[in-house]
Amino acid sequence: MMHFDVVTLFPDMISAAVRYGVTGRALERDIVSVSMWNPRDYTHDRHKTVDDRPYGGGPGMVMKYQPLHDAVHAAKQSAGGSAKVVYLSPQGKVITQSLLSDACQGSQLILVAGRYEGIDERFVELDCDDEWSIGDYVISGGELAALVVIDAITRLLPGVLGDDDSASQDSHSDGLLDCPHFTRPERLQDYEVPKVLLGGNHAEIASWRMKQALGRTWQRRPDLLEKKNLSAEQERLLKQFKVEVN
Ligand SMILES: NC(=O)c1ccc(N[C@@H]2CC[C@@H](O)C2)nc1
Repeated sequence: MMHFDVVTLFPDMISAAVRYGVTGRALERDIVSVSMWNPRDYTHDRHKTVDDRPYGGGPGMVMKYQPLHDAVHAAKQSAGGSAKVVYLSPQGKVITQSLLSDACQGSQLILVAGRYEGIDERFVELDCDDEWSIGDYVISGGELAALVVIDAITRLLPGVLGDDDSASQDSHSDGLLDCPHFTRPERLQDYEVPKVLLGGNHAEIASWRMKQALGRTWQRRPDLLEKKNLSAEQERLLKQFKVEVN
């Protein structure tokens, strides 16, 4: 069982989003659990203050250390697991499929979603084990980033995806982009389903799919291809793809 704890000012945002699809089923089957911890519940002043003005001036507010620290402490107490605390921000390490599949090994992940201009740096330094980013762009809160992490990790856990849509054939799972997918009808306007997919030759279909994955990766994300050591067969297929497109 993988346990996700999300420290967030908007707990309903998290619970509402994880109820659907793959994550919803994983929750129902107790393969994962998700708990939310609201820093506002760990304030002690009348106004339940979670933010304050930044030292040095400038626009916006900064989230205070103490409510965040106490919320994380409560989350750690709850599951008693060896929790890893991750702060979601554009300053973090950009997540990849391999980083996420490594994260599956743990049993408890505490994801900290900030709001406003950010959080007191001392919380990042003192209380967080890691800082992750879902990409080089800014969003108004860490919640959507936390949801991306929860979804991407959950679907990698054993038993979550049925065999028919196993994660292993995914984009990025073998460092390549996905092949194209088709379903009925066979013909849409002048665009027909590739003939090879209509036959039943599974070896030929697998080969075609690998060729497409290699070709699309070469065309769209050559940087990913740089990192891959291709097998002789993959090299042959990519060469064939390049000939066919020229
Ligand atoms: N790219 C990302 O993963 C990302 C994460 C969080 C974020 N915004 C929050 C709001 C305030 C601060 O906590 C950070 N933006 C982008």
